[in-house]
Parts: sequence; C-alpha cells; structure tokens
Amino acid sequence: MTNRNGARVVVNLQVQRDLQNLGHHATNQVNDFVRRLREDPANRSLRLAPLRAAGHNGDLFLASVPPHHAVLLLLTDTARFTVLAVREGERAHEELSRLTVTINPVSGLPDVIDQAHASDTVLAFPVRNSSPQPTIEDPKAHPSAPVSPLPRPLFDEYTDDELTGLGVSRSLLPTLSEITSRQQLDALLTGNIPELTRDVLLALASCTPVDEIRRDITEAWRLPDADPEDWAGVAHHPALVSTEDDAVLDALGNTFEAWRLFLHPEQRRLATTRFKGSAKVTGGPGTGKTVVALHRVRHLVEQLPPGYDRPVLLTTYNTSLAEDLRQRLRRLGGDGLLNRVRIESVDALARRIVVEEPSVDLGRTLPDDAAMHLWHTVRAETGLTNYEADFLDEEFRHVIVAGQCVRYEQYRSISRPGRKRITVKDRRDIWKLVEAYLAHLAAHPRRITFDLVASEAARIADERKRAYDRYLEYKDEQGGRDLIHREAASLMGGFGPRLPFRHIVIDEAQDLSASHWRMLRALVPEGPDDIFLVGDAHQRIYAHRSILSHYGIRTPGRASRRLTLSYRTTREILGSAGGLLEGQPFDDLDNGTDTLDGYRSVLTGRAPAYYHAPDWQTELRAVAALLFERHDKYGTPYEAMAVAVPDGAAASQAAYALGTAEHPVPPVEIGQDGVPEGAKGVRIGTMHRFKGLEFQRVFIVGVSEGQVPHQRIEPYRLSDPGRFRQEEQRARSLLFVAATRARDELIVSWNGRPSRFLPRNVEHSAHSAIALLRGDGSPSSSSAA
Ligand SMILES: Nc1ncnc2c1ncn2[C@@H]1O[C@H](COP(=O)(O)OP(=O)(O)OP(=O)(O)O)[C@@H](O)[C@H]1O
Repeated sequence: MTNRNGARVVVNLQVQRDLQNLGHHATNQVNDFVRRLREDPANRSLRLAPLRAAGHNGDLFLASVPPHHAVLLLLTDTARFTVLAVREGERAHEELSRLTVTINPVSGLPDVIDQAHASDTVLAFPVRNSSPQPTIEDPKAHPSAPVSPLPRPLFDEYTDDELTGLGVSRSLLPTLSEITSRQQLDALLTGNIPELTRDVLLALASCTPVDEIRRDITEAWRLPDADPEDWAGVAHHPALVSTEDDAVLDALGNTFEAWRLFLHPEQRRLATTRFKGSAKVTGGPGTGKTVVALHRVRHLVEQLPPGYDRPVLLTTYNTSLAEDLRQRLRRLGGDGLLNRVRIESVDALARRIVVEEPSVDLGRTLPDDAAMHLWHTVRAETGLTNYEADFLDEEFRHVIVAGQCVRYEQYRSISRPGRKRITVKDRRDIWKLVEAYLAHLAAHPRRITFDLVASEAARIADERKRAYDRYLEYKDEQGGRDLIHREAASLMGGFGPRLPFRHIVIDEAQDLSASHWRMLRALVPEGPDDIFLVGDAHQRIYAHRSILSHYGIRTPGRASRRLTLSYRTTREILGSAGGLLEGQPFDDLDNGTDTLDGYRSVLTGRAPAYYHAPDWQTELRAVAALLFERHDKYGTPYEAMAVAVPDGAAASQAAYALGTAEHPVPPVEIGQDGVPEGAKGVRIGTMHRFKGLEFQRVFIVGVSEGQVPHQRIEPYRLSDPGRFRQEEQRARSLLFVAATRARDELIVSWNGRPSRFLPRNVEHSAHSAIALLRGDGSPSSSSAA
C-alpha cells in the first residue's frame, strides 16, 4: 500500500535485534511510529531532529517514540527513510547519537556500532596473563611456545584490510584489537553487531580457513557494486524490507519472528534459486532448514500461474510436524499461500494415494508397536523361534518391503548391506514367517502396516508415472499436439495427462524410507525445481539410510548445500550435544558423508547442567522443583519448557509426578499429533516426540545407564555387532535431537549410574537432587536466569 504524499520507510536488519531485546512494547510503538512516518513525514508530532550528515547524500535524524523509546533514522532521497536503531529510556537519545554508522563495502548494508559499549563489554573481562595464549582455538598452537608477558590479541594474525575484506565492520577494528580471550569475543558477539561481522568472527574463531570464509560467507553477503559512500543506495538495498508491505508492519507489531522477514543470504539463495532439477539442504539442528523449506514453498507458489489448484506439496515425517509446518506457513504467507499448497505427512499422503485406488481394501493401519508385536504371534504359531521379533520386523521393513520383494526368489538373492549374515535356510524360514505375517494382516478384520501402505502407494504412483511418460512420448510422436480426451485417458490409465504436483518440498528428509522416496519421485515430473529436500543425518531416529540417487533424486554440485549457523541453540549446548556424536560416521542423505564441522551458533549462554538422583521418584521431584522455580522466580511460561523421557511409561510417570509435586507443575503430554493449540503446561514426551520442536528450557530426564541406550540392545553386542552399532547410533542421535531442542537452557538428569553417552566423569560436576530438595543444593538458579 503506497501513500501518494507518504514516505518510503525501510528497516535495517539490526533493528530486528534491538526490538527482540526491548520486547513487545517497543515493537508496537516503533510499528506505530513507522506507520505515521510512512503516512506523513512532515507530521510535526513525529518530532524529527537532525543529528548529523551521514555522508554526502544522506543525513541522520533522531525521533522520539513516545512514551519511552527513540529511533535513529537515515534520510536519503526525498522522503526515503531507513530505521537504523532503537533505544529505550532517558538516555535513548544520547545512546543513539553516539552510534557509528557506516556502509559495509562488502554487503552494502549499514553497519551500526556502539563503539563505546563494545569496548566496555570487552574490557569488563580481566586480562589474564596466562600466556602462552594460543590463537583462538588453534589446534596447532604449540604448548611449549615461550611465555610472553601479555596475551596476544585473538585476531592479530589478520591485517585490518584482511578483516574488512572478509566483511568485518571497520568501526569494530579498535575493539577487536583489544580482544585476547574467547570470553571477551563471546561477550562482544552477544551485543547487536552486524550479522556479517558476527558470521565472519565466529568462523575465524572456530578456525575455519579464510578461503572457506570468503567463499561461503563473504561472497554470500556480497552486494555487487556496493558503494560505501552512497547513502542513497542503502534505502534501495535488496535485503532490506520496505514497510510499504503491510505484512512487515504486522510482523513488527505482533510477535516479531525474525525468520519471516530476514534470511541469511545463503538461506535466501537456497529459497529462491532456480535449480535445474532437485536440490538438497543439510545442516545441523537449528540452522534454519525448515525456515528455508517454508520460504522455498512461498517462492515456488509466487512463480505459479494464477489458479485454484495445489500443485506444491510440502511434506514431512509425521502428522504433528505437518501441522506445525501448516501453522508456520500460514504465518509466513497467510491463507492465500496455504490455498496453493498441500501439506501432509508422507504416511497420510501414501494412504490417500492407496485409498483413491478403487480396487484396494486397505483396512486399519497398525501402529508401529502393534505391527512389531504381531511377529511374536507369528513366531509362536510357526514354531520358527530362532529369530527375534524385532529382528524380523527390521528385516521385513528395511530389506523385504524396501527391496520390493513379493516373491521368495526375490528375497533369496537380495543384498542386505550392514545386516547380520544369514544362510539360505534362514532366508527360507524368514520367508515362511513373512507369509504367515501377511496372512494375519489379510485376515478379517483387515489390517496393514505403514510400510506396506507406503510401498503400495509407491507402486501405484510409479505406475501412473510410467503411464504419464508413455503419454508424453506418444504426444511427442504426434508432433506435440494435445490428445483428444479419450486417447489421453486410456494412455494414462484413467488419471488424466498430469502428475499431481509440480514441486515437492520435504522436511526431515533423513527419516523417510525407501518406499517414501519411490512414491515422492513418482509424484512429480522430472524437471526444474522438482524436489527440494532438507534434512540432517545426525538427527535420524527412524529410518535406515536411504541413498537418494538410487531413487532418481540427484543433487550434484551446487544443488547440495550445507547450512552451518545455528539460530536456536547456544554454543555451550551445541558443544555438549555435538560431543554425543563425536567420532561417529554420518551420511549426507546420499552417497557422501556429512560432519558437523564448521557448525556454529550465533548465541552463547551457560553450559548444560547435570543432576543425579538415587532413584526415579527423587529425580522427578527435583525436576518438578526446578521447573516450578523457573516459572515462579524467572517468569518462564510453563509452555516454553519441556521434559523429555526415554519411553512412554516414563512420560506418564513424569506427568503424574509434576502434577502432584509439592509445588504442582501443570503437565501436557505430547501426543502423536503434538499438543493441542493453546494448551497450557510443561510439555512432556518421549525423546522421539521432540523431533522438530523448540523450547526455551529443556529437561532430559532418566538418562541412566540401562535406559539410554536401552539395555535390550546389550545382547546384540556379541550376537550381531552391526546391529548393536546401528542401535547405539540411533540412541545417540535421539539424545542429540532432544538436547538440541533447547534454546537457552539444557538440564540432564539420571538416577543410579549416568548413561555412558554422557561426558566422562559427569558425576563429579553434577548437582545432587537430594541436596536440591533439602534446600542446600548448589543454587539451581546458576543456569536459570
Ligand atoms: N535467518 C534467521 N534469522 C533469525 N532466526 C532464524 C533464522 N533462520 C532460522 N531461525 C530460527 O532458528 C530456529 C531454528 O530454525 P529451523 O526450525 O528452521 O531449524 P532446522 O534446521 O529445521 O532445525 P532442526 O533440524 O533442529 O529441526 C527457529 O527458531 C527459527 O525461527
């Protein structure tokens, strides 16, 4: 919406962080101010006061935002404003006046720096003379280097020109030369400094090679022809959002969710690039993969011709994640966007495809644990008790169904990489068991498993796809003319000359099975932007590894990208969560390998805290006390906190214990479909249920030896070492997923002995649950405030 007499107002990226720090009141007031400025910049009640020239073609202004705030504005062409910074309180004007504003020669964005504050922050830490001082986290630092009297500045191996050439703001150089410890750097980075500068400093501090930083960070942020003298150019910067768009004002005024407006350049590139075919984005927890997927969906919809159909599919692992995607997509683009997108879990989609087939009677889908239990019945009935039920379940799902074996001859010769060796006789016996299993499912009342539904859906989709390909071939032979209806219908087997989707976007891709991939591949014609998937093998907790290229999904070269900057979890939490997976090999969802190298966080905080208890009930009482304290003393809403447990029984016990504690804490169990919207209370669920979620404070309880990983995998240690390794890795990934849901605080507790996955000697640094309950434990607030 433009106003003929009004102004264009643009918001600088750093304002987002100012508003996050200042809270809702500030966002509402600034939003209101921006609205009025946009409508009539000459309105005297805005009280714009000239501050100084920013450069030859731009001026800085201050304005009061009653009752408590003030903003710094850049005025360039006639009536074109950029909001640069917001401050609160009596000293707001003074603080805004002293900000240094320059144009970054790499990004072309305004760098807004409070030099005095930055320097004070750094100097607040005592300089330690604990030399030799290694450079940053330099693994090559020589332990026997001569002791120097003063610590070396962290960045002194880089010249000023090198740093600014990478994108570091020139105004920060004096402060950087004073930084001699990682602590000081962290303190600086928690302040409001330009994102490109933060990105580069974090990468340098984690020893990322300069060439890599230049390629992955500097170039991603680079604005061709950026001119550090051209202030008029700032207001036209493509990364800055103009408030002519009402959605921006709404976002500024309501819950300010940064991801809706401002993407990291790499995220933006991935969301908007046109790919020749499929594309894949991997990256550790919290790196914004889902955010990229959502923006990608919006971008794809924007490219569509007008219509009422839904040619974009957004899919994920389960229904609760699909519901979460629906809510987030609505926040991004409203119902108009939702109306062009089908959002469904892979299993719901599979079922729909099969149900649409007139000849198929599906029956009820058995939950995974019921499908597993049926193997017990079949073992007993056939007398073939040499094979454990869970071995049979895995063999059936990951070898027989995944390999599309419908006859024994197919199973007899199928390769089973990574699985325990079996003889031909074993294969024959297992096939007998499979036949008995299928007979049970087919008997009245008919039932089916999720894997079988997905496999059937893949078969149907594949058949349609082949008919579609035949149709295209035929059409081609006819010189590209459209076929008359009857001809087309007979070639397509009655489905019409079209596949259901033009584009498919997939979240949580690491947990999809072979049948899911076959189905998805067949639902979209091969071509530009056909499949876009995001995932992280470190978080795989359900499926076995699938190699995408085996299913015709190829993402060569720049069609495969990795995100490395976490927006969710503090560096301290990432460090300990990452420790869980150290030394384990992970894939890149395809033929290659993936690591968490270079994975870093924009946030810092406190280290995770550990609690030990003599028994489960004491552990739960201590957790209830900690939750109550965080709510009562630190004002954390109950729904921003969550308790993860190893299994379903523990979830019910934990819910009961919280609800009946000395200071009761309201519990809400996370069900199969998530939590009802608006439900109040602390979230409780098995670690599996934490996939894709995010909380301010996370408690992982029951992390005891024998529970995590569960002792039932112990027999495999000798009998089936391959399986044992696989189960252990899955259990590690599960704990990793739960730990990386935490934004500000992570607490891990156990009773008896701590899980072997926890850091060595963790007992020594753990707090005592008993001492806490007696009231003489170490202050629980140490990590709460
Ligand atoms: N560009 C951004 N600016 C600010 N916040 C962001 C940005 N990108 C992502 N975030 C925030 O980071 C958090 C994690 O994002 P998201 O859920 O997309 O990550 P993810 O990689 O899918 O995580 P996971 O794999 O752990 O499920 C969210 O709170 C999101 O709002």
